[in-house]
Amino acid sequence: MTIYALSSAPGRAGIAVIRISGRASRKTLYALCNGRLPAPRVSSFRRLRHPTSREMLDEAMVLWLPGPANFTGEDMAELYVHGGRAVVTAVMNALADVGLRLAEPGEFTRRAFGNGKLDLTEAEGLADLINADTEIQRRQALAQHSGAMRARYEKWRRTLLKAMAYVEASLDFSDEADIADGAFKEAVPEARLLAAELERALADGRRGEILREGISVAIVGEPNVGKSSLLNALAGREAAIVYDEPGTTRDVIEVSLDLDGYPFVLRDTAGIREAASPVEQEGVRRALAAAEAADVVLAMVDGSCGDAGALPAEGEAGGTPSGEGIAAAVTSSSGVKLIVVNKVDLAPPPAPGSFGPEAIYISAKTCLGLDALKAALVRFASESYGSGEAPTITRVRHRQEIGRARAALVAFLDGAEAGEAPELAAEHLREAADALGRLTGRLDVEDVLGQIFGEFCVGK
Ligand SMILES: Nc1nc2c(c(=O)[nH]1)N(C=O)[C@@H](CNc1ccc(C(=O)N[C@@H](CCC(=O)O)C(=O)O)cc1)CN2
Ligand SMILES: Nc1nc2c(ncn2[C@@H]2O[C@H](COP(=O)(O)OP(=O)(O)OP(=O)(O)O)[C@@H](O)[C@H]2O)c(=O)[nH]1
Ligand SMILES: [Mg+2]
Repeated sequence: MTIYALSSAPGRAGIAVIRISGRASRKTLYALCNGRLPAPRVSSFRRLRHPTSREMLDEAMVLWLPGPANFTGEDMAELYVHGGRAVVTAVMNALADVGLRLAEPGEFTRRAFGNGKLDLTEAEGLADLINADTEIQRRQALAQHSGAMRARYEKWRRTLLKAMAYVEASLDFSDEADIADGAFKEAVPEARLLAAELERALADGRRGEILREGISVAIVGEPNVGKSSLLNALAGREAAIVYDEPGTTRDVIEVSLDLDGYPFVLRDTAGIREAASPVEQEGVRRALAAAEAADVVLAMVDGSCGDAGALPAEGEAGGTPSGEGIAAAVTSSSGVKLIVVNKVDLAPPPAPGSFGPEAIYISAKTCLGLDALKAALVRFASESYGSGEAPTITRVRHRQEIGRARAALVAFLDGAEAGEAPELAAEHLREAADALGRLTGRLDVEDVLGQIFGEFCVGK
């Protein structure tokens, strides 16, 4: 069935792009253009008319993109119309009137996948490209969309197929023990190398997934130290309520930040203390959970009261109940910890080093030291997560399949050591190859398709 959709963002715009894909594209465009089908792949000006009522719909630029050398591989057309809501509605209604169907989310890309234009990792890269908010996310998504992972996973799969061929050969020559043994032995080092490579790929510190989702930064500390003020200063807007009374923030407040192309999700949290009210207690619970899940914990202290006791040194018992709470929040997180000393605009300035050598001194009020804090976050991001260009695992789905492939390889290697029958050995290798096949979509993956393509917006 021929489908259509608004491929540009919904709402009023200068120009809107309506895309058509399927067998009826040619006939539909021909009718809309009053019998003047444009030359292939050349942008042309046309008056669009309703195919049956002949009413004029708009003046437009149109593209005729015959398959298979286009995005979906089917015949396609694109209409660049004036981006008014009524214009878009009128043109889309005309398409429905001649029997075309509105596309489902991701349906164009799904058809492209079905026609072998891209594999699943490239389709996922395309979804990520559309969702990329920062430069690093763009680079990572584009690398994946351009086949960086496909190449890596297909190389692994070819290695596996080679190992499988050796095992098959040993089965074929089972009545000639020497040949059978020799062939089987060839498969073992291949499998061992590949297992090590998968292991390395899995031990990536989740950098691809973290860059895709945004680096999670939690601001924690005692009440009133200036956590919400810092969030607002970094966000450049009054996202959180700031008030000179401890216990102001209760909910976790999230702000997305782009620092030098790195995506951060900053979370302001309730001040940690033995809260009296149940609402504040829940806030403290959420603060602790945010800290635990964070990649970076900014442990904030008030530098103006000359009291470092709120952040007891590691291993040392906290001086106050809230100090213990903060120590627990900081140590429960597997993320990196940075001590942020706030309110340095208030006299007297703390003695240098009194909060540890790594502490960052800021004033959320005057913005003093914020550049140093941002620089520290960016340095941490680039050292820990790279620049998004090396092929990495970007989704749990990939991690699961690579994990399955590795487990099957380990089972093969263990079996080989224990003298397992070659028939069983072949089965382990097949399992590993199947996992990699699901990764790229070579294999029956009907169940994952809906999930992957459903993530897209309509029109993609
Ligand atoms: N107007 C417009 N802009 C667009 C797209 C589109 O569909 N329409 N894209 C879509 O999302 C992206 C570009 N992606 C494209 C991918 C493949 C082909 C294509 O024609 N492929 C052919 C020939 C390739 C070649 O010449 O090397 C092929 O695969 O056979 C075109 C666009 C971004 N910009
Ligand atoms: N002088 C000065 N005052 C600050 C600074 N940062 C925050 N404040 C003030 O400290 C008070 C508390 O600030 P908040 O940002 O609400 O503190 P918080 O840590 O979010 O407090 P809770 O939400 O209660 O945990 C407000 O009156 C702020 O104006 C600073 O750098 N210098
Ligand atoms: Mg607050």
